[in-house]
Amino acid sequence: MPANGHVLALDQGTTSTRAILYRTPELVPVATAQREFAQHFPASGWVEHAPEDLWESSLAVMREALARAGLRPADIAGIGIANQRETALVWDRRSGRPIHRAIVWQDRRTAGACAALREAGHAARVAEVTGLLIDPYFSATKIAWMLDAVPGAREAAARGELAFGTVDSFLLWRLTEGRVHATDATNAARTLLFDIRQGRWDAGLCELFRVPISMLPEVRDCAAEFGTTGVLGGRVPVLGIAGDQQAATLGQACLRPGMVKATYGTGCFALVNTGERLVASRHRLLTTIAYQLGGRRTYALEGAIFVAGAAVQWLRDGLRLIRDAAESGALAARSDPAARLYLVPAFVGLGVPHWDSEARGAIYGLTRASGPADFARAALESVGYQTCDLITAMQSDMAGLTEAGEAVLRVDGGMVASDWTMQFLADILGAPVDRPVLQETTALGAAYLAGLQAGLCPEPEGFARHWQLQRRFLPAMPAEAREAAYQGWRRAVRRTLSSVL
Ligand SMILES: Nc1ncnc2c1ncn2[C@@H]1O[C@H](COP(=O)(O)OP(=O)(O)O)[C@@H](O)[C@H]1O
Ligand SMILES: O=P(O)(O)OC[C@H](O)CO
Repeated sequence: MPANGHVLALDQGTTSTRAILYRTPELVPVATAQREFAQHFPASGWVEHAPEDLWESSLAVMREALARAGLRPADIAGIGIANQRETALVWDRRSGRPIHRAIVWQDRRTAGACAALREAGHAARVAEVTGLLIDPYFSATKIAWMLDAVPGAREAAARGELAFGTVDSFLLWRLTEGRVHATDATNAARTLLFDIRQGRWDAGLCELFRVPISMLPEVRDCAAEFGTTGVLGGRVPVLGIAGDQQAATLGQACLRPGMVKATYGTGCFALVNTGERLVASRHRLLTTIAYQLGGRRTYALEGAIFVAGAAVQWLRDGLRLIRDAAESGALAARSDPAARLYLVPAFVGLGVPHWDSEARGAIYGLTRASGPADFARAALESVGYQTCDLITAMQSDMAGLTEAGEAVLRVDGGMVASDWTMQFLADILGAPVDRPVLQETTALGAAYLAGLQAGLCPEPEGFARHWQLQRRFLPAMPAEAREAAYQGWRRAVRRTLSSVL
């Protein structure tokens, strides 16, 4: 192994920052460090992060992972960054000081601005160029909000004094010698300002969203030279960047068209690789860039479920039925098989394919006999049913576009530790669910990008062969029972949609 045969992955997520050191070429994890940081909620629907928390937690975990492994910067061939996407930062190019706290992807403060743009008839062109919907989720209206809210910011931006970046870009700027202002194509694709066909910023959209194009970073491949950092006590290059869900798609080796991964954390994000083809969804899934390597873009369709592991948190913290998330499966297993309780966890509305932000949660089928085990089962099953809605929408959009073959779902994220949930997922999908050995797929994807650029990891086809199955869950529910259960869910959802109230 060469002296510098390790790569360092930095996974800057919504609630915590993680660093994992890997030994190449097989990408064996050798040390991990993690820090949580504060969430700020200054008003209803507003979510912010302190930029210094993002920066300091990143530095701390990288240094800690290095120390734990007993390695020196000279042992590290490169750093790969994966990050919470869409979250927007604006900073002063001279002082490096952010003009405002980071506005997080979950933040809804620009809902009114988005509605006005939709009503003015811009949705079709925006979807055509960016693959996205006009929604506060994405960066553009957050940037404009900061420029309008911070005194003097618009003028400073017009003078070229301010820079915008998603979290990757902000960290890169802070990390690198010479202050590199760059991002990768997957992060650029989440701003509402990027033309995903041409692979460049769109001047017309910058004008529409009132974001000066001079503020935007240079867009590079996911595996590229992003500059060199000295913050670890020796010079180490940054060689990879991708949005976290895209990094997980790489980490799951979903590299052929039709391959799907779903990451189950607080919510769930599913991406299906669509190859070089841009697929426009008929079910309001997003069209986005899965990765860009060697100047070639691979696309994906993406859908989100807002409440996945959060339903388990609700069992624990809201209902106090369990003390630990890990108890949920055993409790659900004690539910009476004949009971049919449905929880529609629309705690913050419903995502794909309903996009109903006004809907709120509901429980159906309560009887005098309903108890904690039935609630636990309904919460875990709701994750399976919602995935089924999402995958059904994806399959309909993809019909005829990929070779017919066995549909398999690759899963990762904290919630896939639940065997009970994974078995129900396979049952209700009527398809195998594959759980890999390495479940930190986001960090793995970032590490792979750095290893690829350093020439230490194989090309994608070779990397895909390293993917290792830990357990396959096979569907065991009879088709009739599955159909009856799923139809019950659909009825429950129909009754929950806000238009019914
Ligand atoms: N054994 C388990 N059974 C069910 N849910 C679990 C289990 N372990 C963790 N979870 C759920 O997974 C989520 C944590 O996953 P993680 O990937 O760390 O999420 P995030 O990155 O969104 O913080 C929590 O919502 C938790 O309730
Ligand atoms: O940080 P996570 O894992 O919650 O992921 C957030 C997504 O990137 C938001 O689009």
